[in-house]
Amino acid sequence: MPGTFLTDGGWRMLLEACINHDISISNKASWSVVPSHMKSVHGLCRAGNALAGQLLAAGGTTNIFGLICAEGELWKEQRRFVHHCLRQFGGSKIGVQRKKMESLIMEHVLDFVEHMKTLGDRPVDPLEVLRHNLGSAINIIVFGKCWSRYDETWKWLQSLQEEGTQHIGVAGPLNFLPFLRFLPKFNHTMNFLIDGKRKTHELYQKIIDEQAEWLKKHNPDGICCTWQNTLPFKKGVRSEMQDVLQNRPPSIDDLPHLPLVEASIYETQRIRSVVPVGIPHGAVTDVEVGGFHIPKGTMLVPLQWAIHMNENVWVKPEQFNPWRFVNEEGKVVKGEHFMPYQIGKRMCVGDELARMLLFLFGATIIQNFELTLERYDADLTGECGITLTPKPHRLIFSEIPRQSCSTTISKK
Ligand code: HEM
Repeated sequence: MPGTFLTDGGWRMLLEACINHDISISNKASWSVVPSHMKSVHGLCRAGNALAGQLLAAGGTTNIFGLICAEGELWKEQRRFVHHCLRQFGGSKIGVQRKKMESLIMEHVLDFVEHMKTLGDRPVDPLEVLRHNLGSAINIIVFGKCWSRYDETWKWLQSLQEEGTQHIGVAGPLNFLPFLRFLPKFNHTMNFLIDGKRKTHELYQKIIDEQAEWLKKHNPDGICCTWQNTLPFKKGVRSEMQDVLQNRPPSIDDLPHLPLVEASIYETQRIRSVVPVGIPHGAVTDVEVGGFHIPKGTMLVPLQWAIHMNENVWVKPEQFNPWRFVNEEGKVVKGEHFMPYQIGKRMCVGDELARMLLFLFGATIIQNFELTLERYDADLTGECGITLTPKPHRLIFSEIPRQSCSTTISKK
């Protein structure tokens, strides 16, 4: 039911903005904050909109729109709009709505925990379940509704996201070698992306229409919430949580008191960058960087993986070691070489929301479950598309009795 989660005016504002300011799903920022299942479209058109151009050339109908793809005034306007919406929803560092965002996220965290408990010690691929719960949180922010985990439409959106992020990786070379689009492999990819965009946009338009209709009837107050697969795993995290939380669920206000939890999240984001090749940028003027001349119009690919795994910066970068983010006084220090959300004025606008999600999902899972890899030789390298996705693997989520505080991840 569309209005169930509308509690603070935020969602209504977003929808009204879409309706009143001619912001359609195909061309505006509100829809590019979304979700993973749309990133397939967004990531595509950045960096001088090169690939968008390819898509058009290939007969696609993509617009150079969407916050992540926009440039100049269009980008400024969209960024302001999205920033404002996220603040309204509580996805910012400060503000009274932050608590509302927290409760909304916790609703999905607890649903995840309950679901996992029903599975007992059966090994499961956590991504499948997480995708539902994290995605639902985002869907509520963006659509004002979410689907049941068994809903066919939702399953379809998730599969598009999964395949789409892989395809974007495949489509990468098209940015540099446009003629590749004539090869069957790339042609198939392009068709998949263009078709996926068309179908999802039809669905989004239907949702907008439904919500607009619902709003007209009920005139309610608005909502909010997001995702990813990054979770902290390390001995000691649970004991820290036990000391601070004493078995109550975590709240975002606890984060400053849980340095090892925070450091574990950072370390997870470092060792497996969610966006390993970064989101491309383009030089708007001629520029010198590190002695290199970069002509105007050059596409710049900020290789996050290289930055986060640089041996000159990180001691034994292949080793998972959250302590590298904790200084001698026990305080968390990020340092300038850690940039999961990139930096500068185009840095991720959802960074704060992402932090809340990572902490609330991660901490609650670690607090409730002992995680065991089904196979000790599971491949943890990940699958690289526009984002890095874990390869299929299964974990056993064993419920831990309260009061207990043993180690977290172990190998059979
Ligand atoms: C762990 C989770 C996330 C990671 C690692 C991440 C990472 C990134 C990165 C690396 C960029 C590119 C920045 C640049 O081009 O310099 C980006 C942009 C963006 N992200 Fe995220 N993101 C995450 C979650 C989110 C969430 C939850 C939202 C939605 C609220 C979001 C919305 C956006 C948008 C709209 C942009 C484009 C900003 C612009 O071009 O002005 N991201 N993100």
